[in-house]
Amino acid sequence: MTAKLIDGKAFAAELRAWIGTEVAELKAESGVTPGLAVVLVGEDPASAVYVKNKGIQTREAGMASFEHKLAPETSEADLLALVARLNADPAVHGILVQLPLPQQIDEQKVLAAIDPRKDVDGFHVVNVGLLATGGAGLVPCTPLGCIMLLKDQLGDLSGLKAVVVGRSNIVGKPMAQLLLKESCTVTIAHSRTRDLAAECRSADILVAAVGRPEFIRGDWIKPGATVIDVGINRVPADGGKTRLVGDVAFAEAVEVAGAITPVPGGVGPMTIACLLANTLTAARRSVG
Ligand SMILES: NC(=O)C1=CN([C@@H]2O[C@H](COP(=O)(O)OP(=O)(O)OC[C@H]3O[C@@H](n4cnc5c(N)ncnc54)[C@H](OP(=O)(O)O)[C@@H]3O)[C@@H](O)[C@H]2O)C=CC1
Ligand SMILES: Nc1nc(=O)c2c([nH]1)NC[C@@H]1CN(c3ccc(C(=O)N[C@@H](CCC(=O)O)C(=O)O)cc3)C=[N+]21
Repeated sequence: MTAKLIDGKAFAAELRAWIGTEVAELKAESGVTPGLAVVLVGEDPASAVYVKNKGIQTREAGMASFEHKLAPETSEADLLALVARLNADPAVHGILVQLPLPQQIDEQKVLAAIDPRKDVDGFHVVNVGLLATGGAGLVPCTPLGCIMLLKDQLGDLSGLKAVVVGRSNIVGKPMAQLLLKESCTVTIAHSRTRDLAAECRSADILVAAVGRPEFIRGDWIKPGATVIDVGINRVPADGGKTRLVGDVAFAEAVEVAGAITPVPGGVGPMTIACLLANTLTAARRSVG
């Protein structure tokens, strides 16, 4: 059997086009242009590419993009001062501080300083709490994009057995919350899980957010399962180049799964599209 490929790139392009029409409508009705501020501290080349892509797609959707690139040695106080200015700026509806931050800066302190109404990453404790208790906060972009792909693929998710490998605050935990909200039976696996392969084999929906290239093997996958590969890993390729691979051994998995997201072209583009969706939501709420 060969799995169906879940085309996140195409889905994300459609979603961005829809966001573009909604942005135009909001502008016409209220005169408000949604604005997204992205803050990058340091010079990680992968992050720089990601920030650049976000800027391009933000403008393509008709929104304003504000990019703040700070030196790697920026102090926590200076970053907090910038966040305070962005909180107070009425042209800014969404704020994203690219993670990870350099070690002199306390990540939790910075996330806590962002106005929860502008927290388009959904990482502020207020939004984490709203997600956990069923409120209408801002939902983390990567898990939100994964749920959209799953619902598009499977329709109603209720009663399905979902296994999330990874328990980070930015992917694994909010992913599990969203699957629970869809009435899946959810298991969160991590580095201390006993017999991870057996846990994975029980999953109708398998979400991999581990950060280890091709870690999840084909024979860990239940035949016909839907596999969502969140991993973005740069590995050496022929000719001294590099290439991106996911957390799932794709060539093996594609023979077993019912449907699977590729890397690149799967979850990654959905993350950016959902960031724009959250910025639109934040701008609409600011209008009332
Ligand atoms: N496509 C996208 O838009 C995005 C992609 N990513 C990618 O997703 C991946 C995960 O990111 P993130 O959640 O931030 O990563 P983290 O490093 O924060 O978390 C990784 C998780 O994987 C678990 N893990 C590590 N090794 C093992 C193992 N041997 N067996 C079982 N579990 C293990 C860890 O367990 P423990 O807690 O026990 O240590 C941890 O919970 C990365 O490749 C990242 O680049 C991230 C964000 C967005
Ligand atoms: N505050 C914060 N929020 C984040 O959402 C956040 C972050 N920090 N830090 C880093 C991770 C990583 N991440 C990605 C988003 C899109 C792609 C993406 O578009 N990937 C393309 C490929 C891009 C390429 O070719 O390099 C794809 O998978 O097709 C990848 C990775 C968001 N993150």
